[in-house]
Amino acid sequence: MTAPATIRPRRSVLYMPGSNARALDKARTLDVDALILDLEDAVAPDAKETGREQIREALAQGGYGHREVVIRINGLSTPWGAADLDMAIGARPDAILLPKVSSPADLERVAHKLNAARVPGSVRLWAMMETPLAMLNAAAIAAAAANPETRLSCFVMGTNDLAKETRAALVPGRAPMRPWLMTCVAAARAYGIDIVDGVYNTLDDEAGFAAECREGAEMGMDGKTLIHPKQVAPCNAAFTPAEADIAWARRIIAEFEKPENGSKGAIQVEGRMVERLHAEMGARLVAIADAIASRNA
Ligand SMILES: CC(C)(COP(=O)(O)OP(=O)(O)OC[C@H]1O[C@@H](n2cnc3c(N)ncnc32)[C@H](O)[C@@H]1OP(=O)(O)O)[C@@H](O)C(=O)NCCC(=O)NCCSC(=O)C[C@H](O)C(=O)O
Ligand SMILES: [Mg+2]
Repeated sequence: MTAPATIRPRRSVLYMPGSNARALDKARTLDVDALILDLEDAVAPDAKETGREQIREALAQGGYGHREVVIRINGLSTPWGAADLDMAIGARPDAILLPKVSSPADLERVAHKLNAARVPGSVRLWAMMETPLAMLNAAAIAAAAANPETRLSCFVMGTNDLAKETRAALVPGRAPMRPWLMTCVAAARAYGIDIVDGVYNTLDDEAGFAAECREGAEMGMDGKTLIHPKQVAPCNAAFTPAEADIAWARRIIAEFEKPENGSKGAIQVEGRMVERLHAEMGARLVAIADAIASRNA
């Protein structure tokens, strides 16, 4: 059973304000899969320039190792967006995260600038999904990934802005938001991009945070965005495949590789019906587990 070509774990994706030099430094030691160095909502207007310079310096200095480094710029219609994008183009992060994307055109504008500046294709675009229009246009936005020129590789749910703009409540279980969350998961999967869940604001509610991590994993999210180092370990745990699931996946794959099952579409394993689609799901799970293990080695 062939595993998907490239898999990058994106279980834990930690935001930090670009204006917080201590956090930018501390990030080099944290067990996260990705970092979002923020210039948007976490940075006050009079700190935008400092934040931009600190992020530029942090990337020049490097030291982030296996961690994927993403810069969240301000929208291009704001007074800071153009300078943020210029800095990000020079800094060459792994990805640039565009806030408040509402249509494919928002992404295309940024992609056009990256392409005109001959930024290597390895610098990807991520899209914040956090406006009412983004929810209505989720499929069209994800479809931008079908054109490699747009570089789109990940959706990031912005549940705080979504709550503000729609007036839907952010409540335990997120019933009001589930249709949008699942619409975005479906859109992301339809066009082969990743998707990470929104943040959990209550820092001292460990049980609530763990429940929301589980919820995101069950919804099919690849990971969750975080706001504090103490959220990293429980988040990694929730999005790391369980040993029993890995063993079961390997078992199914091995059964279908047996010559006697070569022409079968469905077989029985330990009293359960399994089809080749389960072996394909298993191959992805094993690939993710292997990618995490090799990251930790
Ligand atoms: C929420 C915070 C402001 C709390 O900060 P603080 O009071 O300093 O926390 P602690 O004293 O507990 O910090 C302990 C140490 O950890 C470091 N730290 C804290 N937060 C981070 C972080 N995010 N990344 C890296 N390091 C961090 C502190 O520097 C301390 O270090 P040390 O000195 O060694 O002890 C703060 O956590 C924070 O600013 N969090 C991020 C906020 C943020 O980025 N918000 C924007 C994203 S949320 C959003 O907008 C999503 C979306 O757009 C939407 O609409 O939903
Ligand atoms: Mg937001």
